[in-house]
Amino acid sequence: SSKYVLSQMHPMWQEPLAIPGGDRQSPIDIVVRKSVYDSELKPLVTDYDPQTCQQIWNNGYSFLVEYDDTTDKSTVKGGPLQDKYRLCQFHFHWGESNAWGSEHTVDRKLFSAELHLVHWNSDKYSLFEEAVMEENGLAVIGVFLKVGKRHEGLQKLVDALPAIRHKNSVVDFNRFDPACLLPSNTDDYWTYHGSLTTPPLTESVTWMVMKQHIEVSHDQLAVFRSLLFTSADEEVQKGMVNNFRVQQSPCGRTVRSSFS
Ligand SMILES: NS(=O)(=O)c1ccc(NC(=O)NCCCCO)cc1
Ligand SMILES: [Zn+2]
Repeated sequence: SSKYVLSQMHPMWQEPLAIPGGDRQSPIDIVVRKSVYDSELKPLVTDYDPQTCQQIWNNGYSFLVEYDDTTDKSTVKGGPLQDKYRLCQFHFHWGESNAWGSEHTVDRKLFSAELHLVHWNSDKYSLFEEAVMEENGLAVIGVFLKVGKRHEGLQKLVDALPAIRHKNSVVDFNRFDPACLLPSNTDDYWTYHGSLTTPPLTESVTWMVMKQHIEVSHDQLAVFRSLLFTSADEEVQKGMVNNFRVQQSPCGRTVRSSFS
């Protein structure tokens, strides 16, 4: 693979010098006064079945909660989307301190962490692997996390993390309703066309970043930081922190808002 250079803000992985034709990369800073209100944008419609929750695992970048995406049981539609998209996983990005950790920013404001709910277009494709290569293949809901009061719904997930401290560890994880992680208001969001923020960085994502953040406690976020990037057999263990990508150029893209 091409030589990578270590990027600033010491996130854990190295950035490729350039993605061939990469003019819609993520994450970006959302400049509120440059966003354009679009009255055609509908409310997001999520319909998640907690029974489709299968496992939680440490993939060496983040921890993923994976859902059975062989049927349309957990989906998102509406918003900027023309089709129905199936939930396949959700994960987070966070910092080593509460002062930073999110991938997107709002007028340069950093949040302590960011939740990504990853969906693929099941009206047009039959597998994630197919959809990930297509312009309208993926839809990711981004939710900012702020340190404050304890998030009751998150605790079940936090309690499972010690069992997946190392890279490639996985445990069963059932009946988790990802809707509990959404803010009360999902009608207000920003949307733009971007990419995955980790390799393969493919430009197939319709991003929907929620305006309203959720709150988690300092102690809950501290458990995220107890995870490791490294597998059990590696002699040097590295704490899983700063697993966010540096911000990318907007390249003239317009961010639309669903609210005025
Ligand atoms: N951070 S992000 O942009 O939301 C993101 C989402 C998915 C992925 N890749 C992914 O889910 N690959 C796993 C494919 C397994 C299909 O079941 C990478 C980055
Ligand atoms: Zn992500």
